[in-house]
Amino acid sequence: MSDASYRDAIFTTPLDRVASFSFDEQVVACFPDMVRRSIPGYGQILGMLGVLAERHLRHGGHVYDLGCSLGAVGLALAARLPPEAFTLTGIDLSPAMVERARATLASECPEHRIIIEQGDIRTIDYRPASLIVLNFTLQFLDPADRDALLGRLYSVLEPGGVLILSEKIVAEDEAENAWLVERYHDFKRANGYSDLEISQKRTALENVLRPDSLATHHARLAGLGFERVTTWFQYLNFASMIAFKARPGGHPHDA
Ligand SMILES: Nc1ncnc2c1ncn2[C@@H]1O[C@H](C[S@+](CC[C@H]([NH3+])C(=O)[O-])CC(=O)[O-])[C@@H](O)[C@H]1O
Ligand SMILES: O=C(O)C(=O)Cc1ccccc1
Repeated sequence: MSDASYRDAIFTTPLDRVASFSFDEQVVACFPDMVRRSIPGYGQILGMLGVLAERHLRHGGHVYDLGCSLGAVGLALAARLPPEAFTLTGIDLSPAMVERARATLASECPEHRIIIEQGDIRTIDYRPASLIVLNFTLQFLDPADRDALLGRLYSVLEPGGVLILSEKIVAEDEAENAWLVERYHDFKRANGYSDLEISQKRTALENVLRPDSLATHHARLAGLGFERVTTWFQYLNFASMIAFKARPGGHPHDA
């Protein structure tokens, strides 16, 4: 298998019919370039995940990376934390992603205890975890499945554990949302995507990537029992939140 990553050219030519976006071989082959040019703050969020884990992950604790794609979250944690600091399970539905993630992690951080499994994060069995990361994954689930999944994740988090949720978001005010979407398209244009690529990708993501508002995310997480929810990052219509599960009787949120 090749480690090469290609430039994202999936939507460069006009298509008679734009098929729904899926995480297939074609997307896997250009995924690092696609996320870097399409997700504002992607690299900054990954860099900060290591810092947040240093602060909030219990030493030796277990981490889930749900919708791990090519394993970028595991790589980011391994870059800051030694092998004894954590074990990590990455889960992804796409066999092509899983195959490539395994190869990358085996060559980049062989000492770290990271395993990648193919599966559906809505139905797998979970074990207790100290840190759970959903880095731009919840947005791809049927909205009707989101509460149940996050409820299960809350129940498997240890007291004092944290959930980090990064998402594309929609602003509740229509004019604000329109401005954010336009500037997001400017961001993509500045990163080399053409108007045709932007509009065909938008069509491909309809009914596939369904963003919630920050208010919906906060209300959902608070309603499930998280003690505190903070939006620690926002760049245009992309944001990352951290949610804390209380430590009964203890001082909350200590490392
Ligand atoms: N039900 C599901 N179960 C498991 N995986 C799923 C499911 N639905 C979608 N996926 C997977 O979720 C991932 C979303 S990408 C995450 C980026 C990564 N976190 C990163 O930090 O680079 C985000 C993006 O491409 O915008 C894909 O690999 C899907 O196969
Ligand atoms: O929301 C978009 O328009 C994107 O392009 C984000 C994105 C990035 C990578 C895969 C799918 C969606």
